[in-house]
Amino acid sequence: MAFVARRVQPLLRRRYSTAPTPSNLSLLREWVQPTASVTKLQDLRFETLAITSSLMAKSDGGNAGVVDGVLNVRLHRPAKLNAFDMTMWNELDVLFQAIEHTPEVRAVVIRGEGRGFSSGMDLGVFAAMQELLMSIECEGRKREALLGVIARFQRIISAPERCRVPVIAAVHGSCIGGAVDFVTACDIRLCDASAEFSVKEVDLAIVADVGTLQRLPNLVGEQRAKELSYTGRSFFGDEAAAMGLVLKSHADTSGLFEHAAALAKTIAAKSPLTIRGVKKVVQYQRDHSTQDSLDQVQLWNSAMLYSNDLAEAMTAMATRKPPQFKD
Ligand SMILES: CC/C=C\C=C\CC(=O)SCCNC(=O)CCNC(=O)[C@H](O)C(C)(C)COP(=O)(O)OP(=O)(O)OC[C@H]1O[C@@H](n2cnc3c(N)ncnc32)[C@H](O)[C@@H]1OP(=O)(O)O
Repeated sequence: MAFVARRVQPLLRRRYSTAPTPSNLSLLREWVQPTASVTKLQDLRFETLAITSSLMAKSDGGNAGVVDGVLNVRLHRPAKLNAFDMTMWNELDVLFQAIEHTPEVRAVVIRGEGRGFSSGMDLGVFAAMQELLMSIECEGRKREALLGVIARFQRIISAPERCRVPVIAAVHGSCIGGAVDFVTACDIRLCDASAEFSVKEVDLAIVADVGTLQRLPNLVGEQRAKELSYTGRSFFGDEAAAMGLVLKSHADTSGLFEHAAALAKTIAAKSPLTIRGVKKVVQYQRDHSTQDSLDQVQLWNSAMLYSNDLAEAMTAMATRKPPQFKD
């Protein structure tokens, strides 16, 4: 880096006037250290999501109020069993974008408010979608519009998987259709015995199209995923744990939420750079050969191994004090 700055940049500058303009610098800085132009998590107000964290309490704009780095999100439409209406889709989209720009967040726990996690797609959205499509006269454009809508739903459902920090789903009560798509995109799923899962799309004569059919086979095996997706049958927490859909099924809801909170807190205390690396490498190995994944981790560690976090971790071990990692 220093070599390029010292030797190459003056040459380039002479030939192409490549001096860093204030505008290029400040816009690029926004990408690396976002400030004003990005809406921060703390400033967002949601209708269908409730967010709690030590982050939200802070008033000084700094890190002083951040105690444990855990963001707690509740899907919050309890009167409709947290069905995903368009407001919730949009808010989930905004939420995950904001998390990317809030370095204090190191782990996310997501759960449902009220009787369950979520009853999936708000059935009213299908009706709205149909009405909207009917208003488009050209068949080609109508289908192109639907394709765009499905792609956007997919992108939002995949947000936990893309998220730079681990996302833990804590499932109680109903977890139906689109909610199964969503939790399968999370890093870790926990539930309680009341959790009732169903790959419900088949009963609406829909091929599930936002992630379940892509992720469930990896979690529970192809045969089991097909059985669940062909029948749409309900299955409960203990069976979900036995098949590997969830890490653990708790006897009661309070045990579930305590486990999720403790797990998130443990993760949030680790080196954030290392956790990001682990997430990327594990996801990469799922979609690539062992050798490709070994090659990828060579690159990751040759770039990231000698970080300040390594020194902090070694010092903590030597001094027997808990490490304090920067975001
Ligand atoms: C491109 C596509 C992207 C995503 C696609 C996703 C596909 C899916 O998600 S398919 C699955 C869709 N969901 C369902 O089919 C579930 C429908 N709901 C039910 O079957 C039941 O509500 C229940 C989950 C079994 C719970 O039953 P119960 O305990 O008896 O509660 P209810 O009285 O039925 O519900 C309370 C209240 O919530 C409303 N509601 C529940 N689910 C939905 C929903 N999915 N959409 C809209 N509204 C829902 C229900 O109507 C009740 O409302 P009231 O105003 O009290 O009548």
